[in-house]
Amino acid sequence: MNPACVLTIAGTDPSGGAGIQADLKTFQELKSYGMSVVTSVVAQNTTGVKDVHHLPDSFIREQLFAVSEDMPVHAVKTGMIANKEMMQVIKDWVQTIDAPYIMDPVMIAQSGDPLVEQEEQIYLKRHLVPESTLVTPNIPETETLLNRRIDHEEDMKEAAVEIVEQLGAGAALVKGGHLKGKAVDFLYDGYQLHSFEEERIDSANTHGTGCTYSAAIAAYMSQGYPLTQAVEKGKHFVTAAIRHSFDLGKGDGPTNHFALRREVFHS
Ligand SMILES: Nc1ncnc2c1ncn2[C@@H]1O[C@H](COP(=O)(O)OP(=O)(O)OP(=O)(O)O)[C@@H](O)[C@H]1O
Ligand SMILES: Cc1ncc(CO)c(N)n1
Repeated sequence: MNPACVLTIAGTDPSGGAGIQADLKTFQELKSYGMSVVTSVVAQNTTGVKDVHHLPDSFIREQLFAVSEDMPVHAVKTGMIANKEMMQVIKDWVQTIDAPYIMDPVMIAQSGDPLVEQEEQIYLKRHLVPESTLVTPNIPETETLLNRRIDHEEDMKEAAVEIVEQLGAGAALVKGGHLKGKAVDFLYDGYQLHSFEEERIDSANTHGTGCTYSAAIAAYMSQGYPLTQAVEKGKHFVTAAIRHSFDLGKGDGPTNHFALRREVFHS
């Protein structure tokens, strides 16, 4: 039997913890067939972003059609999309695809370095958010999308509803990784609010958590899980990946994509 097929459209992380690399590891671990279209090649590691090369938007279009003219796409996720031209190409292509679209509105790397400029973020909000089945902003991304501060859980809940009702997303998952206390995320699916809560793990190794989470949701949706269940299972996966994260690199280390396997690894 053929596997479910899931595509990531994102930037790279040669150190393997975030971006396309995190997405593909997640897809593989969750047993979906992973495919990838590169938007930008990023020289980065756990300590920060050193340099970036953006691919021409015409070449992103070529990659997208190379995938979709040949392969099934059962779910798609986007991560770093650095400029308007790329956003337009991706928007046009997404409209040709009949599959859930999970948009991680990546703006700043975990290290604090910007990956997408302010002006482009406005374009993302106007043009890509309305195409999404689900958008997955963290707190700073939510603040940028809605142009106001998010300080506590009530703000997160209101924001999730507004992202759907005012910005036109299919659903919104506002992630509380940047707040204090429990690690709580709120999902508004257009009908009701759901909360997903886990203990906060005392770890600085959170490089790529957002990528891993949205990739897990996309993988589960490619397999036909309904949205709420895909988020619940994705949250379980990312929490395990943080709990068993690796102390690799000189900055915030990467999460552990093997975490659900309960195996011992040798170095
Ligand atoms: N220390 C932690 N302990 C437990 N869960 C956490 C912790 N930090 C983040 N999370 C959870 O991890 C998921 C990713 O959330 P977060 O807000 O960190 O995403 P992000 O900022 O987009 O990630 P990235 O670092 O890739 O930019 C959410 O479910 C969040 O609640
Ligand atoms: C390419 C890329 N996408 C997303 C993130 C956010 O973690 C990152 N650091 N790099």
